[in-house]
Amino acid sequence: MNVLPAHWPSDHPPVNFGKVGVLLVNLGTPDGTDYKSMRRYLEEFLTDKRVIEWSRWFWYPILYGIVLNRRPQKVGKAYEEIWNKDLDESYLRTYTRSQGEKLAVALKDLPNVHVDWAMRYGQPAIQAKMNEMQKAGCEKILVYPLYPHYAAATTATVNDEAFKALLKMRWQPALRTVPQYADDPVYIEALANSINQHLATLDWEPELVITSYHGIPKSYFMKGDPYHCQCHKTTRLLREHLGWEKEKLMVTFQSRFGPEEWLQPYTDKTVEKLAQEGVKRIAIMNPGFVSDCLETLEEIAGEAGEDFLHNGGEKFTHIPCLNDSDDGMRVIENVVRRELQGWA
Ligand SMILES: C=CC1=C(C)c2cc3[nH]c(cc4nc(cc5[nH]c(cc1n2)c(C)c5CCC(=O)O)C(CCC(=O)O)=C4C)c(C)c3C=C
Ligand SMILES: [Fe+2]
Ligand SMILES: [Fe+2]
Repeated sequence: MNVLPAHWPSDHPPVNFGKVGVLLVNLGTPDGTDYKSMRRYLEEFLTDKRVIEWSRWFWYPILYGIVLNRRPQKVGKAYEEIWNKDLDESYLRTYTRSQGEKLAVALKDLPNVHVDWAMRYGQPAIQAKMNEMQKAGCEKILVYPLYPHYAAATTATVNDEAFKALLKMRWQPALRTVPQYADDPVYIEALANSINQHLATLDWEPELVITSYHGIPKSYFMKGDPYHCQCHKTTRLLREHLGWEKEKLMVTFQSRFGPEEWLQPYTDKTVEKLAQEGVKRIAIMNPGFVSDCLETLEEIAGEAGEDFLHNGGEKFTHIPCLNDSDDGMRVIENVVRRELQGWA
């Protein structure tokens, strides 16, 4: 809509209005696996104060002197192993785009709602998408950080970036952000379905299933981050939904970075210990990741699986993330419809 009231001067620029935007935002991913693309991505990621909270005086010499010289090659090789060769991009981007497209179709009954997607690091950038939405007439925007559990290093940095985009706008849209949904019954049911459906494809049964969440430094938790408790809540509700014993569904934390202590128990150490103690068959799922990505495909489906088998385990399987499956889309649509109440 861009019809101007009769009393406005004829040379007033046309202004669109009357729409509601929904912006799905995931973490981000490099544009390619080469050194330059990897370095650009890691630099943007690792200079974010919400991610690395150390003083800049201490961190920048390490980052620019060591990390950004070595890590791009090492991590670039890991990305190569899990790259979506058909589309020449990472699966995180493929699934996030598909989630945006499928959500737009699912919300067709709300004609004023405009759906798009962005990344916190890399492209498409949050600020560019927010500008586009505002120009297209979105007077209200719902920002959806694609994380079921709140962490300052993920949810808050997306929200910061979205609010920053308003700084230069004359007519700012109203902004809502999606809160954590660790205990959402639709989410818990989708996770339970994904376990049951995946296990039904196997000719063996795991002795236990590990729910492995991305870790955060323990110091962030001690400063008040609610992430750890929300992860435990998801697993507890999932266990209750499945009717399983406590020992059959474990919580672990993966993807440590740097020398600090992170949330425990660590996924890699747990997998090795279980195998050494005689456990022969396990499955791992990643309830905190809305889409499969480096951390699930390479670190868990690849490395953790190999570690388990090398230490005496016999059967290993990785349960895929909800991605853009029907159940995954039901979770996203349900969250969006709830958070749009009174707006659309
Ligand atoms: C101190 C560093 C990091 C914190 C804290 C952290 C928290 C955190 N991250 C995710 C989700 C993802 N992280 C991913 C990759 C990744 N994470 C870090 C560091 C921290 N993450 C790095 C340096 C990287 C890049 C890879 C590497 O160099 O090891 C990804 C995958 C992105 C992809 O393209 O596939 C996701 C997703 C969460 C949920 C979280 C805290 C709760
Ligand atoms: Fe991470
Ligand atoms: Fe990792």
